[in-house]
Amino acid sequence: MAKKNRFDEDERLEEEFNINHLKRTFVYIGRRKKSMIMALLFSAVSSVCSLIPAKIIGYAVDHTIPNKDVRQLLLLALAVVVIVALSVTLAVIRARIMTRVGQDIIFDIRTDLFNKLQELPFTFYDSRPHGKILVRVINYVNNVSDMLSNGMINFVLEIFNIIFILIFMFTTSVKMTLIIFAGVPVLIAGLAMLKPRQRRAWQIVNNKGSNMNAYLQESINGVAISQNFVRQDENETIFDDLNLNNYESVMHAIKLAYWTTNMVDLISIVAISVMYMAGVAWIRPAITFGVLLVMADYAWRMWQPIINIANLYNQLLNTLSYLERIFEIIDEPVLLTDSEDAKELPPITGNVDFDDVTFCYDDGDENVLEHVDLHVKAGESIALVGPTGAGKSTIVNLLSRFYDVTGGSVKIDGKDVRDVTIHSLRSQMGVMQQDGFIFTGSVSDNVRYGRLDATQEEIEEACRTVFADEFIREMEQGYDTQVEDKESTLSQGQKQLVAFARTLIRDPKILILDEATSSIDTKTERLVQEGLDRLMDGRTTFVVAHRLSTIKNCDKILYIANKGIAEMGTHSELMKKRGFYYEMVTAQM
Ligand SMILES: Nc1ncnc2c1ncn2[C@@H]1O[C@H](COP(=O)(O)OP(=O)(O)OP(=O)(O)O)[C@@H](O)[C@H]1O
Repeated sequence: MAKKNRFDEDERLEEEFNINHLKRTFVYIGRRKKSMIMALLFSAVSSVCSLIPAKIIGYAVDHTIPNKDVRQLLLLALAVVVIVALSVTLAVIRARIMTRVGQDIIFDIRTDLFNKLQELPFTFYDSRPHGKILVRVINYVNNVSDMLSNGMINFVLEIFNIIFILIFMFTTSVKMTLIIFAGVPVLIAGLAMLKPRQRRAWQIVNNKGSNMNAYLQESINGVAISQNFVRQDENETIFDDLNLNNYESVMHAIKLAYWTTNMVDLISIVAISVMYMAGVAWIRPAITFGVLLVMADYAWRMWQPIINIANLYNQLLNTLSYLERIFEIIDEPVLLTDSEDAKELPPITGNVDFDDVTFCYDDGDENVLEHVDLHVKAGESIALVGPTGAGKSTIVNLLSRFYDVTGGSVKIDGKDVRDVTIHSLRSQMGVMQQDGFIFTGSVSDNVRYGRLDATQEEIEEACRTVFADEFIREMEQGYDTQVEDKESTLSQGQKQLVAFARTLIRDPKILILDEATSSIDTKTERLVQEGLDRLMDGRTTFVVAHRLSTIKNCDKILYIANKGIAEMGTHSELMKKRGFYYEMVTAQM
């Protein structure tokens, strides 16, 4: 079997800091270029506006107030109000634009992820808990959106802010600006030291959160079994452990994040204190009280963007660890694609040939099937029986080309399945899984899933054919009754009948059925059997069969064992032979 990841197992972490993940996000950001540029412009004007009042106040302290010029003071006060109002308005507009951009980015990434998930092979889903996939599509995408929208803008903006503030500072006092700036190299060195530890800490947070989510999902799916086996206490203990691991990893990452903020705070306070001391020492004639006031304001303002950049940097490290997981799915190879010269498979009659087929799963070291030869005529029904793990599902999966054979070939109407497009191949087949999955929607919607342009009459006709019509009509809202897979409006047998109708409406020439093993009441069992007979009528059918009634009625029975077809024949032929099949049937009886 494929190497599985479990809920209590951390996923592999990327060793290197991979800046390419960030570069790739520019595809998403690039689609919103106009909005981003507009937001950036508004932000830039808004922050320049926010710097001007300090200059005006400094001027008023040094000139207007000593001159007792009340008119000028009022005008300056009015100018401050107008500038602040402008700055706030622009900031609000920018926030609105960026909320939209953030949501657009989430939308795009989620669409790409979902489309990819639709194409990925079964092996991808087999190899990890589904909760770990969900957490990427839901939580991780949410978490990266803010950094990719607001974060990016703020990053550029804070750099502009620092430049603007520096210009204002240098034009006010060069000496004091240099004092303030002396702390910056110390800060950069500190950040460089903390970076690897922070990155690893956020990666671990994601892993622990993902493990917890995977277990949560498994517990919800298996809640009936847990309660039946009275496993609540054990489950709580497992969840407590996962929850605690998650809690501790978050606390560790936050502690490291605080180190960054505390370091910036400390350096800024020291630098500003030194500036005050120097300012007081130099006051008059070198520095006026107004200049000291203005410089103090700018010094606080200069450190604020630096603190913001430090926080953004924390967020960026966190975002990169999410992106790593998101792009891992987007880059996951789709194992089976159309060959370059694949042709459309013309409408088939349903002849199937397995010629000397050998097969081994990618990661397996042993062949599951060896030299299998099987020739089925259109309209024949084939029952696949045999011990668990013998390769029955593998045979039908090769037919729908969910995997490619390692040796030999699988042909439909004489055409190798590898030479035709996957769409034209699978759209002429009907595959029914064990439990007859029910999608959320009405009963009609569930049948229409088989062919989207089916009319209501066709839907009802299909249901009549497979004996589903009667119980559907007995429901309060008949065909409009809302159903979903997990709820109990439909019994197991009824779900199967609806699934039969869904398959019938598609009218496939080849039918693949994985028969349910779960027991159903005798009346429904009879209905299911009759429905199945109708469904199979005139189609080539492969059924991984468990019910003797289904097996007996098939034209050929294949007993799969020892990497191939150990026995083949009709029920009576195989019973006479007294081999594997005979033993299986007598054991069942
Ligand atoms: N995706 C996979 N990757 C690796 N090995 C697999 C995979 N799927 C099945 N196998 C292995 O291939 C062998 C055949 O499996 P298969 O599911 O075809 O058996 P089966 O006869 O249908 O069993 P069952 O009756 O239990 O459904 C088993 O040993 C199984 O462990």
